[in-house]
Amino acid sequence: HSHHHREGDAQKPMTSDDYVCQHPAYQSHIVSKSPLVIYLSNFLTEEEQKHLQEITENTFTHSAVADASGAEGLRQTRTSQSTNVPRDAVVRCIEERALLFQGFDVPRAHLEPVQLVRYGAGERYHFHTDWYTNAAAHATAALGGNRLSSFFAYVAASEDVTGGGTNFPAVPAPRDERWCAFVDCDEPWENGVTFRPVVGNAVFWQNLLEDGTGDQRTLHAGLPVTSGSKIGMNIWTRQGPLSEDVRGPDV
Ligand SMILES: O=C(O)CCC(=O)C(=O)O
Ligand SMILES: [Fe+2]
Repeated sequence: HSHHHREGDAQKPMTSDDYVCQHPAYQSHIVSKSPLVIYLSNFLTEEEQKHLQEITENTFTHSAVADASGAEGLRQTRTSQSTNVPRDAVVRCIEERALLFQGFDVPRAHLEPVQLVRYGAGERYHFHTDWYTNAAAHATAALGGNRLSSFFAYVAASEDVTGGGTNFPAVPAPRDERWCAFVDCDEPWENGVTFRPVVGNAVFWQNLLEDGTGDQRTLHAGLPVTSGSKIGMNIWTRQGPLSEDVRGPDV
């Protein structure tokens, strides 16, 4: 008679013992082949969006960025708040999805802990690359090398959100009107492509060239949120494995 219990499944907590990792049927659309930029729609389920917010509630602090000297500090370039997401079965499922998207050859240990970023009105992240320009400080072998790829997923946005797109000035905006569901089609052509914060969707891109050096064309910014708020998620893949003290216990 136990199968009768399953009828109310929609309400059960995401981390209950019988949680099963099920990947949504997300869609992928190539935005650019060089640099490689791929748009993913429905990459995060509604349950995952909600769960990520619940497990990080009250843990956000002002985002740090690395400066040219290698020091971590608070900078006017990044006014958002961020937090590392504790790894549980749901987070691990999302990590697995991010790994599988990249083929079968990227080991789990190459992933950094997943990070959420929250922006209130007026907050932004100025132009930057996710790959470290000061590789000697941040991209040593012990730190897994540099950041090979990035996923930036939109986890939440308030109903009144305006602004807050992710802009890549060196990536030409795709032309077909169907892109306007995801891309800011009012952005002037010379500004490159701006992805609007469409909840559940994600942008994937490759940060490094084949020789392992950083690709300048991956420069991007989190444009100012002009009203409302937005929460995004970073999943960064390193060139090599990270030590357990960086990655945390591999649950
Ligand atoms: O907020 C965004 O749209 C982009 C954020 C970003 O680039 C980052 O956190 O590295
Ligand atoms: Fe970034």
